[in-house]
Amino acid sequence: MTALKLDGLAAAAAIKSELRARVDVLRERGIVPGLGTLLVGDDPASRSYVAGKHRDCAEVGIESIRVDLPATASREDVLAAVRDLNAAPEVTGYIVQLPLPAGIDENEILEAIDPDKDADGLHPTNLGRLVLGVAGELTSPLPCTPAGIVELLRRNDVPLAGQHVTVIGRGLTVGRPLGLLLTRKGIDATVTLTHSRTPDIAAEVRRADIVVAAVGVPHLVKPEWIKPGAAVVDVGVTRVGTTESGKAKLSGDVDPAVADVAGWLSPNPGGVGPMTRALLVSNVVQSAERA
Ligand SMILES: Nc1nc(=O)c2c([nH]1)NC[C@@H]1CN(c3ccc(C(=O)N[C@@H](CCC(=O)O)C(=O)O)cc3)C=[N+]21
Repeated sequence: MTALKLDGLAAAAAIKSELRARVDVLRERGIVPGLGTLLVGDDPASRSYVAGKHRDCAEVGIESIRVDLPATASREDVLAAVRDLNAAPEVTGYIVQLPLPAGIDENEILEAIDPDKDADGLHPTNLGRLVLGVAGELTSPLPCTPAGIVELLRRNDVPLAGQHVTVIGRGLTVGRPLGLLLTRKGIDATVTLTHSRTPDIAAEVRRADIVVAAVGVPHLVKPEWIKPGAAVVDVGVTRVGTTESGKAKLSGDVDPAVADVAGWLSPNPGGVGPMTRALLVSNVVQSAERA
């Protein structure tokens, strides 16, 4: 078998063109959405992700406002930048790029974000709304990577209701909120959330109709682990060296040989990354529509 490709670039392009039409409507009413990014330090991967987010904004016709602080910034400096973004009228939504430099408490910073401007859906109020909103329409922003994964599966007609999903990784940005999202009424998947202390991850993956790997362990997920025909979503990225031309060599969490067994597989890059960015823009447009 050769897995069908869960093409994140194509799905993200479709979402962005839908968003562009909604932004045009807002602009006619004099509303211009603006995405702010706060980046602390000069990690090259973080820089490149933030640059991608600003490109997406330009494509969709929304403004973007970039705030960069040096790696030496203190907790007070970061909190002051967050307060400025909360107050800036041209910033209708923003993100604080994670991870923050060692020694800065990420949870404290996330809590300082105005929940109405939280484009990542990671403020405790919005995570709490995700927990509370088991049924019915959610109007709060959803965490971008989990929402992007669900959208990628939906747009490729991968069934979710009644399906067994095994998620590898319990992190704040992917695994933990993804479990909450997939078990909501209307999506109706059954979720096994595994992590570094799970005794036999392979066994949990073997019974899954859908596997989501978000741990950052290169090629962790092996073809022998996969139920034939299952959908496999590769989220993690790890820098595994540099090419001769000095570019970063990246590896996903999924062994490429999984393509011989799986029914669907998301490429990495070109899978979840572009979807994360598209859903971020979607959160910004949605919050401008609400305001
Ligand atoms: N507050 C916060 N929100 C985030 O959403 C957030 C974060 N912090 N910290 C880091 C992770 C990682 N992340 C990625 C987004 C896009 C790509 C992406 O677009 N990747 C491209 C390739 C990379 C490129 O073109 O530079 C792809 O997969 O095809 C990757 C990773 C968002 N994150």
